[in-house]
Amino acid sequence: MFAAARQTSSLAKRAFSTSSVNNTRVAVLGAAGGIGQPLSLLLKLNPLVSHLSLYDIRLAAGVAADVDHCNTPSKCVGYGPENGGLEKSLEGADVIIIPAGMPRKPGMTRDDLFNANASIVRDLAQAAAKVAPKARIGVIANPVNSTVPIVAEVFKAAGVYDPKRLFGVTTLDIVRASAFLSGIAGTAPKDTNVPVVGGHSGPTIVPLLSQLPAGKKVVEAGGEQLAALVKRIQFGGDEVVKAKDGAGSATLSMAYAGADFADSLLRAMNGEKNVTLCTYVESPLYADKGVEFFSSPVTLSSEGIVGEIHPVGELHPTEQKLLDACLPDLKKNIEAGVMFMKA
Ligand SMILES: NC(=O)C1=CN([C@@H]2O[C@H](COP(=O)(O)OP(=O)(O)OC[C@H]3O[C@@H](n4cnc5c(N)ncnc54)[C@H](O)[C@@H]3O)[C@@H](O)[C@H]2O)C=CC1
Ligand SMILES: O=C([O-])CC(=O)C(=O)O
Repeated sequence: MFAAARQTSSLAKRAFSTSSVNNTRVAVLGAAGGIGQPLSLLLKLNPLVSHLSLYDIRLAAGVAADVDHCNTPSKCVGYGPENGGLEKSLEGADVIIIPAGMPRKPGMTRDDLFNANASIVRDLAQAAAKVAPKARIGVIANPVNSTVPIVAEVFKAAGVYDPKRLFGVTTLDIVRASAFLSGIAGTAPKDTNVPVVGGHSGPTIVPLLSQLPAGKKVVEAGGEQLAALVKRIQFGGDEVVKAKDGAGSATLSMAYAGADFADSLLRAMNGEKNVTLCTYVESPLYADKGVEFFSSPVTLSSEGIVGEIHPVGELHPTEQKLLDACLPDLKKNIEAGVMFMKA
């Protein structure tokens, strides 16, 4: 029904360009980290970016000096925390991407990152609300299910909240679902677009495999192959955490996914119509069940903000079960974020 993961292929399809550039400023907060560095590089290569501001509490100047030597038209500048660097990095920002925060170690859940990351995201959001209240914000920092509501509460407290401008970046789930299903089905990843709805942690990640022909076959066959595929999509993050063996979580695939997410916003801002992606936004879909934020296919408006939030569409009974299991967990995660700000 939806080309929900079309964004995962647009970046891959398009050769990086050294021409055409718009007047669009992007800020990356946490730019010197495992995600931040390759994400900044990919954004430097995006012809829809004209200025890239890299902020981190360490090493941002070096990363920016390095990235800025790529001979693409955009300018890249780094900022540290000294001399009001955070606020300077946000001046005039049209898009702010936030990968700042601790990654998991083996044995941890994303929720175990809450104590470390909630205050980091809150403080960055406070600066954004002050300096660039109209920017579109993409939150990568985990636990996304809770950090996005934290940003919303910060913006509400500052009196500048516009739910259409706040996004949780769940693109890696769509990227993984596409990679894993196409690996089984023998289809081209770029044509294997699996909508993934809900949130971004374990059981809150709900892949809707039945909504495309390759996935429908796997769903209808059922059995171990389906169970293993769903589990791999839901726990793909754990697979990387385990393989990295204490050295962090997904960074390179996340940078790819984050760059693709940003590209969707930038393409919509640049006039492309019907840019649709799965992303975690304030949503009416399950608000009656107390779930105020939910990822489903969202069509962006010409401003690159939330236009239309689409419902999840037709579900196979196995997917309905996954969705039923997702909602109570998601509600708790959202409440944790809101409570943190109220406390
Ligand atoms: N949404 C998603 O799908 C995914 C989210 N993540 C999350 O992204 C976050 C970052 O992961 P990595 O880049 O691997 O971690 P990392 O530790 O390599 O990098 C984090 C960066 O944030 C910086 N930082 C810390 N506090 C800061 C502050 N107050 N202001 C600015 N920068 C600050 C650090 O200096 C560091 O450079 C983690 O929370 C991780 O769980 C990771 C993968 C996928
Ligand atoms: O698993 C983690 O902690 C990082 C993450 O969110 C992912 O890879 O999906």
